[in-house]
Amino acid sequence: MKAVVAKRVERGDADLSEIRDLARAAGYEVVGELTQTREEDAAYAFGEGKVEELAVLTHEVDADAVIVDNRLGPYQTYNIGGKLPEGVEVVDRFTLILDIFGQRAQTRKAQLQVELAELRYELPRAEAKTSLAKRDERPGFMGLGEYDESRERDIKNQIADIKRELDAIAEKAETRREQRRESGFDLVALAGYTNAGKSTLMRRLAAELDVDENEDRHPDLDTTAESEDRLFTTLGTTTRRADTGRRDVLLTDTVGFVSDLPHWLVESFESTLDSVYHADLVLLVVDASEPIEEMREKLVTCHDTLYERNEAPIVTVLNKIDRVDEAELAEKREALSALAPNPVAVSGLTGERVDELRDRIERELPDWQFERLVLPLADDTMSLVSWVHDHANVEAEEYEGEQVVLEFEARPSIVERARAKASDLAAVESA
Ligand SMILES: Nc1nc2c(ncn2[C@@H]2O[C@H](COP(=O)(O)OP(=O)(O)OP(=O)(O)O)[C@@H](O)[C@H]2O)c(=O)[nH]1
Ligand SMILES: [Mg+2]
Repeated sequence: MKAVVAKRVERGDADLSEIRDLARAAGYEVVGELTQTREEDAAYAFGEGKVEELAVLTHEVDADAVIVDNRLGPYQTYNIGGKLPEGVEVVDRFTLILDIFGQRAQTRKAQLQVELAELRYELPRAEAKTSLAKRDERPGFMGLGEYDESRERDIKNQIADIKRELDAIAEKAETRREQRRESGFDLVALAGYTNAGKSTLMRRLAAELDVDENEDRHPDLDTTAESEDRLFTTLGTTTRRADTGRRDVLLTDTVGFVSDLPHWLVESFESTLDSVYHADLVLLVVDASEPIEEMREKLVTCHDTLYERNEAPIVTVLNKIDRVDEAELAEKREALSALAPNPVAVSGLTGERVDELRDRIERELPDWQFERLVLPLADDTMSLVSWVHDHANVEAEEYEGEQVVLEFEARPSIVERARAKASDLAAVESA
């Protein structure tokens, strides 16, 4: 599939680099490009003359599609399509991203999310089609087939069904998070712009061990976190164990953020991002090898996506420092200090300074509570001792006559449960 990419900006020069990458990620070969700096035209988005130019170019390079890096209304899409050679498709930024997501979606959850996003995209277009058809001006609008009012109703019903199924999946995930926390794990999520290096860093931080005990029960856990120099390599979530020293951490890799995504598309992927919003700590990964302005824009997108829903503290990770020298890194740190206060700089690829990141993760995780329990030696004492070993960090275990003294640190809920279990022991003992 060959494509021409086009973009309109209100001022300055249009930068096509990201839309080119997105087009490639969707499987297109980019064979031509065109930009325009002007106000939005209501009918064509671009100026009408520019669209005619686009038609000539499309014909010359024999493209199958025109990919527009702007938000296009249904009528603008239709009007542009009307000027292009027969059969050339008009794809806007959102349709393109949906297309990539659709190609990558492997799990039930990912497929549902893509479907939901597609339906939400289609709904206003079905409405537009209806009103066009009612005016009887343009039958067969956008080649979507015959006008049919029931389509709108169908879409709304399907949206409701999918939401219900996704809610059920999200609820299961929430239960799973709670179980993991109860097992003494801290939940750390990797978030960041697409291609920032999240999956690479995940593999660097993770212990060999996959969290595959859940694989059958939770098919949304992929077994590998692939890395590739391609946008949206990761779509679902992957969770792995990581050892930072004292704490047992479960790391979750997530779908990358991208700018100019409509609200509803992000929402469709909300339950994927739940692992970020409900983590104990978020590592916000930024590609530090990019120019400052690009880093800034991507950081803003990330914060916008996280804003409101995120509950966890955020540590910014400046990644790919193997490609940046010290002076440049210092300059970037300084320039971005408002958006990325006190960042950690690492290379996920080479492993450089990843130890510092591990230390930082430990420091930023919610504090554990210290507890000293004196347990009578009863039948169930040893199973309690091993439970504490599984859920906490045991600092001392001493046997004094008929008693065991346990000193440990754990998250407050674990300490509470250990106390309850200990008092059950004592009650049995004195009975
Ligand atoms: N030089 C260098 N390259 C890196 C580093 N970390 C990741 N990369 C490269 O950056 C590209 C993207 O890495 P990924 O780990 O797939 O990035 P991601 O954030 O998971 O990307 P998506 O899942 O597509 O959103 C790959 O080509 C990696 O090899 C790094 O520390 N240094
Ligand atoms: Mg990835």
